[in-house]
Amino acid sequence: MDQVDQVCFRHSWQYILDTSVYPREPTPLKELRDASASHPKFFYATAPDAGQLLALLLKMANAKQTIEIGVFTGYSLLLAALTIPEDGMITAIDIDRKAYEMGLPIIKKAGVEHKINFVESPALPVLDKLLEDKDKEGSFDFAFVDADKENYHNYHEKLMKLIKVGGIVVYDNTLWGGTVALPEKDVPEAKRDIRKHALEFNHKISADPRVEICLAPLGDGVTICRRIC
Ligand SMILES: C[S@@+](CC[C@H](N)C(=O)[O-])C[C@H]1O[C@@H](n2cnc3c(N)ncnc32)[C@H](O)[C@@H]1O
Ligand SMILES: O=c1cc(-c2ccc(O)cc2)oc2c(O)c(O)ccc12
Repeated sequence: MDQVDQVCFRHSWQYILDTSVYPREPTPLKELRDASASHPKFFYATAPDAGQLLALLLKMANAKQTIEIGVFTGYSLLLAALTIPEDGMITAIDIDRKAYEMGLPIIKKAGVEHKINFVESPALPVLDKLLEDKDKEGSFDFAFVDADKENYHNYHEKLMKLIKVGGIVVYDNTLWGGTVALPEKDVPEAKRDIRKHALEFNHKISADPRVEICLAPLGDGVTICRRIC
């Protein structure tokens, strides 16, 4: 991309935020975004444009039973809780309860805490536990994965059993800052390891006949999968 392309890209992204995303962002989500800005890892929060897509997908899928892997302070969790119906439930998994508790007062104020089952744990054993219950197989409508990138392929295998046929799984950060499209030599050392995992995951998902996919260039790259068999 030359400099003119880069400027156009940045302006287009700002245009999308200013015209389509921020004016429609629910007040509690804006509050949560502002409250998370003081966290040392504030950059973990799901990008608001990617969040808007998530909300649309949740609505289009009529999602009621959902899974969230990687909660942090709860931006994507709160948006899911605001979007699903009153009798919906989100199984939300994270190893970091402290970050979740930072956003919890805003989740409570928004009146949606009753739709959240927060589980403080690494995600894989929680998914394995869910799979021990045969009734849970194919019982979830939607999942959002935004945690340890090294395990996306493992999450995918479990989620292919937990999500119903026709259900949606969304993976965040599949462009990993655009580094997946660069030769390794041009990627900063600190980004190379996760880039390798992202490349392997993207390759695997692209060849997976169980899903229809779309890698949307929103936020840090969002891969949408629809389970078809
Ligand atoms: C990028 S943040 C999630 C951002 C969140 N979706 C949001 O909108 O703010 C990634 C989260 O994954 C969590 N995490 C990392 N490894 C994990 C694991 N093995 N199991 C569950 N959560 C994990 C981290 O504690 C962190 O809160
Ligand atoms: O900077 C990050 C780092 C992560 C990350 C990497 C590896 C792990 O085992 C867990 C988390 O995730 C991020 C992320 O999801 C994001 O949206 C922005 C930045 C980072």
